[in-house]
Amino acid sequence: MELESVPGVGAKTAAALRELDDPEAALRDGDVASLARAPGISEGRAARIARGAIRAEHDDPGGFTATKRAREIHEDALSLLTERTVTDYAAKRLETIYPSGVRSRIEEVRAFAESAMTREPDAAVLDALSAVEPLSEPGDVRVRDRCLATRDAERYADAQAAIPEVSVEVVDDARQLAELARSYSTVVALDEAFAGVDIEGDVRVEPNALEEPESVVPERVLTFFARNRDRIRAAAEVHRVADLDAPCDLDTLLSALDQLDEDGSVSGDEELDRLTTAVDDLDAAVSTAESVANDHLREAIEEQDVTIEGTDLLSLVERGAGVDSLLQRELADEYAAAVEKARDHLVDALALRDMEVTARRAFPDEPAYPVEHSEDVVARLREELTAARDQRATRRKRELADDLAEMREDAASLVDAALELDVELAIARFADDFDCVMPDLTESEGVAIEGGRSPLLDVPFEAVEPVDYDVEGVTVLSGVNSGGKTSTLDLVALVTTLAHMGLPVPAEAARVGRISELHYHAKTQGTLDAGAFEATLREFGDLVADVDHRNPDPDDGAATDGPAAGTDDRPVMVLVDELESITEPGASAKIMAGILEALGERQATAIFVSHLARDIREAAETEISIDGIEAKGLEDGELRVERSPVKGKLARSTPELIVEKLADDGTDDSDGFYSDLLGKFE
Ligand SMILES: Nc1ncnc2c1ncn2[C@@H]1O[C@H](COP(=O)(O)OP(=O)(O)OP(=O)(O)O)[C@@H](O)[C@H]1O
Repeated sequence: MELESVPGVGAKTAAALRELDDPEAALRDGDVASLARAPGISEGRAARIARGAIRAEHDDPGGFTATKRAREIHEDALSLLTERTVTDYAAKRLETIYPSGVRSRIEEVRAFAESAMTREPDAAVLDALSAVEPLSEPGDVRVRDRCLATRDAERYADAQAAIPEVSVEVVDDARQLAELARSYSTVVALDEAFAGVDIEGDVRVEPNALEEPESVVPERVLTFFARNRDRIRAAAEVHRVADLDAPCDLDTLLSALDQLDEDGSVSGDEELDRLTTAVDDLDAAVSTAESVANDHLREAIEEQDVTIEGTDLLSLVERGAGVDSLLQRELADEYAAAVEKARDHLVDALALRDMEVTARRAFPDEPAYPVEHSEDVVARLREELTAARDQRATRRKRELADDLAEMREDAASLVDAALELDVELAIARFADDFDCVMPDLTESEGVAIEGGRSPLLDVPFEAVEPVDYDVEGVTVLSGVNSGGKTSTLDLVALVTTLAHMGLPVPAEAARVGRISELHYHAKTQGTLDAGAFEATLREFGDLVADVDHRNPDPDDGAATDGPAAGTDDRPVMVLVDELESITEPGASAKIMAGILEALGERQATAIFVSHLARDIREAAETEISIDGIEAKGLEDGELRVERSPVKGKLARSTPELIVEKLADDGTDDSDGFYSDLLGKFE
């Protein structure tokens, strides 16, 4: 798939998407998680791009939700699903599911939804999902204890591009290489020519290093895993509690993760811990060792009775000798014992097994009081320890990175599968919560709903009364005030929208004829002024003309065999709520009759809710079917309503019911006024 051919993908976005391993596959699969890994692409944008790609793949012209109210119904349907996701990712992923008029797209989602509906939403799985997020790529990593070295200017540029995490240095000869080895714990020489050169320090000759950058910078893998450690662990937990097949051995993955610290360093390695502590505690240990020696020596001096013969004293004084030589002569043994104690302390405190020789030299043999360490030796010791620590860390990092690198793709699949499960569980929960079934999606027109219960009603779902309703062609829906006419339109719109999203619908059974566009016009608030009235009329004019244009007259030679190219290709459903409020009652009945006739001729499916059903029928030149939501009667001033519309029945209006009640009351002492009034309704 050509990236730029996807609607909404320009050159800049295409360049960002090319950074992904396989952008074409991510687009083909509507894989929002992968798309959102491209630099600068948010999940919301990734969802829009995925939708564009899906439309391109299915040759879907879009435009299913043709009016504001139709779009609101789609948004409401989507909210019912996204409210049931645990992760933000799943909510965004669900946004790629949109109502479409193209069967191949609808079938694709239906297959997914059907399998999703077999999932068991389990509290432990939902809980585990709460810590799962899409994997994120760590930002730039900078490694300062290693460098690359080469004699070749071209290789220098290649190395900078391939491994930007470390410095690259140009060296002319082994001497310069040796200088580098003094500044860095590890030097990786890229030229074969250096093989066999004997240099002190950790200098490796690795001519293939640029092909395996992760062997030079294992941090690349480690920071990725460290950054995503908790997400991967959570995804593993989801697999465990949901009993999903994992793409790799979870125990191996988890134990490798256990060796990784949050900052990407290796944890749990005793030798590395020893060396790290030794570097950190060196100064403190040296100073304690000094105190140990001095304490010992002070005590020894205090206890010492020094007897010096006069001639000895004289000779010392004549030679100008100081206390040191006295100390050397008289306390040599004590000094040796004190220094030995200091050395032992230093070696033991820092567990300096392999560097014992250097460590012991930190305290000189020559007697002095107070005992003092040698700065030079301690500095050398620090250098040795630091180098040993860094080398050990790098080695352990390499080993761990080697293990983890092999599991990188599996870890990504693990997280993707957990996130995808969240999408499926949202669909399963939606279907469960609203007793949904998969509708039949047919190529014949109309819609038939059995036991439909709209979750969009303002009453708790348990209190929603089931509605049966089927419509073919154009119909006026009449009924008492607050009988549920608007709610029925909402139900038809919702079932139709969900069916075209490929999702289950809240009904016991449903058959939905495939359409390309849903035009749903909500009730207008109050009478429209002339301008707004004209604009509304134009909308219907366009709709009718549009439908007309799609269904050329068979006599004009445009159509040949079979159905006309237009209507069957792009069938529409039109739902309109109380269009009468756009203007005065007499005029609006005529207008509605005209629109219905035109839509009927053009084989649209249409339901017009109106209190003017009788007038519309009278104004229409063709037979227009009328259905009615009937009141079973008034009970304590409240209407008892049969929510399912009765086919072919003009429902009595609320005023008619009230007049009838007054006429039937037996208290008609108004000279037959109520009975006469009732007669006007016949
Ligand atoms: N199937 C149903 N189950 C339970 N309650 C319902 C159902 N349908 C409608 N209702 C209740 O009736 C109220 C009125 O419904 P609705 O607005 O659809 O009636 P209407 O016939 O369009 O009214 P109006 O003629 O005043 O426009 C709803 O707000 C809801 O509380």
